[in-house]
Amino acid sequence: MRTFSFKIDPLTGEEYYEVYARGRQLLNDPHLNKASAFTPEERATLGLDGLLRSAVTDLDAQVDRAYEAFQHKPDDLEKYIFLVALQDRSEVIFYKLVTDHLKEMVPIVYTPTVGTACLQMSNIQRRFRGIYITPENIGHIDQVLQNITLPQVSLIVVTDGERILGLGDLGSDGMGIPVGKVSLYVAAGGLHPHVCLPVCLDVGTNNQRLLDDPFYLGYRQPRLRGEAYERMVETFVMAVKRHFPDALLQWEDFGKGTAFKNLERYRDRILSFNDDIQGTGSTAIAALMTAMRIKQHRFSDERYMIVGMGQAGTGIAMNILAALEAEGLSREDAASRIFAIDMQGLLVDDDPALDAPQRPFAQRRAAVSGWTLEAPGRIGMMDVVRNARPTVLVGVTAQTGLFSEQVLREVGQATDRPIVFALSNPTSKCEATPEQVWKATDGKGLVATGSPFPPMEWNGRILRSSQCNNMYIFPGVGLGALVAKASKVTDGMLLAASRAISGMVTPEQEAQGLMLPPMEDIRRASTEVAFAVARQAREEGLGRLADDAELRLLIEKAQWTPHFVPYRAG
Ligand SMILES: NC(=O)C1=CN([C@@H]2O[C@H](COP(=O)(O)OP(=O)(O)OC[C@H]3O[C@@H](n4cnc5c(N)ncnc54)[C@H](OP(=O)(O)O)[C@@H]3O)[C@@H](O)[C@H]2O)C=CC1
Ligand SMILES: CC(=O)C(=O)O
Ligand SMILES: [Mg+2]
Repeated sequence: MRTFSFKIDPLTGEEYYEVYARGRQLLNDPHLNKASAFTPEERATLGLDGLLRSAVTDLDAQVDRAYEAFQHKPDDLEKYIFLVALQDRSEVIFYKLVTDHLKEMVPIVYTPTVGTACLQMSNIQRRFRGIYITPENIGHIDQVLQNITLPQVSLIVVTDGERILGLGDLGSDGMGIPVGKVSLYVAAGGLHPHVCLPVCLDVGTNNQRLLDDPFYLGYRQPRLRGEAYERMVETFVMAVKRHFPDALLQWEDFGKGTAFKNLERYRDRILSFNDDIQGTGSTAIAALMTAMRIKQHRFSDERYMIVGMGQAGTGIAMNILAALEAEGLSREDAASRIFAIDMQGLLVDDDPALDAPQRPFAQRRAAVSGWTLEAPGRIGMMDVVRNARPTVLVGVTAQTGLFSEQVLREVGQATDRPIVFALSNPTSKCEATPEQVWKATDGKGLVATGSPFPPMEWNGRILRSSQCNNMYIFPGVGLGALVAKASKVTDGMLLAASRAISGMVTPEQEAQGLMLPPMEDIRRASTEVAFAVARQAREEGLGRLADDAELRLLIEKAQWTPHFVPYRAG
């Protein structure tokens, strides 16, 4: 049953909610609860008399009080628990607090702290957000979707929990990730919290720790696989299409075995994209575009080593390949400059174990057969570094400290400004810290990491790294695609997003070695991405035919800033 409707007073033009809930029901609903900010009139008409303490405060005072309490929490996990509890009490206060203190709050509601939280979700969770779909309730998916209390669903972030950050299979404890991504859709992208839905496809887990944990709250079975899994995903996607035909679906933190298949199967059937493949690829190429400006190089002046050819690695490799081709290189010539390494070592074209998405990035055997190797057989990182002399090093393996000092030093000797992206999350999984890169490269490295790191002093200079995280792309892509009423998310739209992000980096920031806008600008960055995406959708004939000024206006109107709307009893 609807608890409120959005209205506009025909006489004054004032926006208000006509509220049907009363008393405790109102206070228990995070979409509606204003807590001490309920006005005396609202208290009298909405059955709140006596249920609140006497003082009437405004939103700013509530945020100040919440911030004070936040600062007193002893560690980041306690801060996370505090923020989630606040979100469960009042979304407006939560989002105002997060947007007022973005730089401080994002590392708590998102990586790295959300990773710590997901590792213990069944122990720390007090209330549940979004929906959980299991093999047991997928049979009545229509009923499940009808249980959603949001007034409208426009944006869905879905995971099956198989690859949560670099922490592996966390089953439905991984729901912290869609919840965190939704928080960024609202705080950075400006979507209204009433239209964003986190979803967990809880198909079980192969994580024995969770299966053995008496407190684990998920579906306690080994992961559904094969046809049964695919049928469940198909049923879910078709139900989304029936219930929310205009919504955008973001695939998040699936395992690589299912992520590529789901993306290919559904990218033309439903408005959707995969954040780990496409969002990460777009963010990394944006950072590389800036790096090329800093170095005054073309993409074809560099040689690339990508370690970890799963979702993120393949997404990044695809975009580097496209950038090289755009400079006029043939596909073969472009691919020969990318040295892609996975568990088996350098990908080489005669390897029968290559996955289909990895195949375009395999080196020709003839091209590497003359190399001097440390040991015969597997061609490892050090072999590639010594023989191919890469100038750009990308890590997306979730292997802590994988980039040894020796590897970093050799890459540092191959070029004036080595580019090192250690993108694995959370912080504990990073392939190399900025400090390690700078120490090994005599402070020359242009460095990006997946989770944030502080600056460092080096020979009297302050060195800064960029946080290269798909959070720079996905909120704006979602907003832009929705505002444009796009029918799909294309590579062209993602490239437009990358150009917009890179274009925001100022010459002063470039001089400091920064390749992406600072976190404080993420709201503006998301707006620019949304505009670029909507415009590109129009150019490709997939979105609404509005001119640039209209698109800007539509995006501005779609962006919500946290505030309380007056309530009238309905
Ligand atoms: N900064 C950002 O915006 C993003 C960061 N990431 C991070 O990147 C990491 C990987 O994510 P994702 O690509 O989606 O995961 P995937 O599981 O899809 O891919 C990881 C790949 O790395 C391989 N790998 C593991 N260890 C090694 C090693 N020692 N040498 C070479 N290859 C290795 C894995 O092989 P195998 O499967 O055989 O183990 C796998 O193919 C995670 O930590 C994730 O948090 C992901 C998306 C966005
Ligand atoms: C950032 C992100 O999407 C990941 O690490 O999976
Ligand atoms: Mg992810």
